[in-house]
Amino acid sequence: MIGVVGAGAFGTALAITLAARSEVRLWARSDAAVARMQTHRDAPRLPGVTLPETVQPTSSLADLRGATLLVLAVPMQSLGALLPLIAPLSPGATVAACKGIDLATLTGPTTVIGAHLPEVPAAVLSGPSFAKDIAGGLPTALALGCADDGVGASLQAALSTPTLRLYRTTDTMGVELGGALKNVIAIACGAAMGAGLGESARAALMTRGMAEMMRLATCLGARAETLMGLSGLGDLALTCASPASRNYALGQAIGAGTPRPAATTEGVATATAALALARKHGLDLPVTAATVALVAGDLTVENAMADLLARDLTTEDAR
Ligand SMILES: NC(=O)C1=CN([C@@H]2O[C@H](COP(=O)(O)OP(=O)(O)OC[C@H]3O[C@@H](n4cnc5c(N)ncnc54)[C@H](O)[C@@H]3O)[C@@H](O)[C@H]2O)C=CC1
Ligand SMILES: O=C(CO)COP(=O)(O)O
Repeated sequence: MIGVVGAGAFGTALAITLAARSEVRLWARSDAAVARMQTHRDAPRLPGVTLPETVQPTSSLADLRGATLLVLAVPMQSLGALLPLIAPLSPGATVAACKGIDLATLTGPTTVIGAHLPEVPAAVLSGPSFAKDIAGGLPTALALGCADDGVGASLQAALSTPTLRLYRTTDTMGVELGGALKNVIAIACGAAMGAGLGESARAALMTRGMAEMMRLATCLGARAETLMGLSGLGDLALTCASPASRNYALGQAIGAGTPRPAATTEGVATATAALALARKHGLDLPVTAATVALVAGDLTVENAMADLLARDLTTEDAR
């Protein structure tokens, strides 16, 4: 049995695709949400989607005891508080499906998990995938990062479905940072588009944003190849170009001066965390710094772009 913790858009989508080949229990903290899912077989965050009978919604974490693996699909900043409740379940392994950097520790999900469940292997799943696409059975490819390649191979086999293809790596840091940092750049790209700065500006932000992702991630020990893969370039391509991305949509609203959407936007906390890490390591991340200022309302998009354009001229590979 696979347990999925968190019945938001992504947890539910993963539960649906995994149910094609495994028994899946899907935990939500709200009794009312679970009762609704049990009765109507629908998904509150995925309109129009039907839960297969092989997905069992539950609001009791005890129902996840004995799971061969637990997929953790809550927002990154909620993960640390959730783990003391997960630890007694003694899962065979955990797979983090959240994208972000924990503000309290400035670390990614597998490090946060390791602090609470030191004996349990922790992997991370990340890459270009809108929940609605996975739930709808559309073809999707993701990266699975696991420090132990043997465990990674068995998780890869357990989590691959006819429509979800996983590529594995031992570079957990690269997978985590690719998925986390692309959200920051997606906010910046959305802001540029919302303010009418044009598609060329967006392409410049994506590329220079990717340079920042590489700079920070490789400084922290990630491999450049991982960032050039699904969790990095792949997710950047998806999220920076689609209004279906909540991070992009937030940026778009900031750029257009319209009300900010209320949805989960991991890039906001991650931008602050990334900037703190950059300062700690003496790195320059101008797009990330501009994004923090934009979100805080300290800069307009036009002023942020003017500042970026006025920086000292430099070489393309400057670090
Ligand atoms: N929605 C998507 O297309 C994708 C999302 N992700 C990632 O998945 C993670 C979750 O995102 P979504 O499912 O989209 O968000 P969501 O906002 O749809 O759902 C989050 C769920 O977590 C629950 N939750 C929040 N704090 C909790 C806590 N302390 N304890 C228990 N449950 C808690 C909420 O009640 C909600 O059901 C994020 O890190 C996101 O970046 C990754 C790939 C795609
Ligand atoms: O991570 C995602 C797609 O890979 C989803 O992006 P948003 O969280 O911006 O909606």
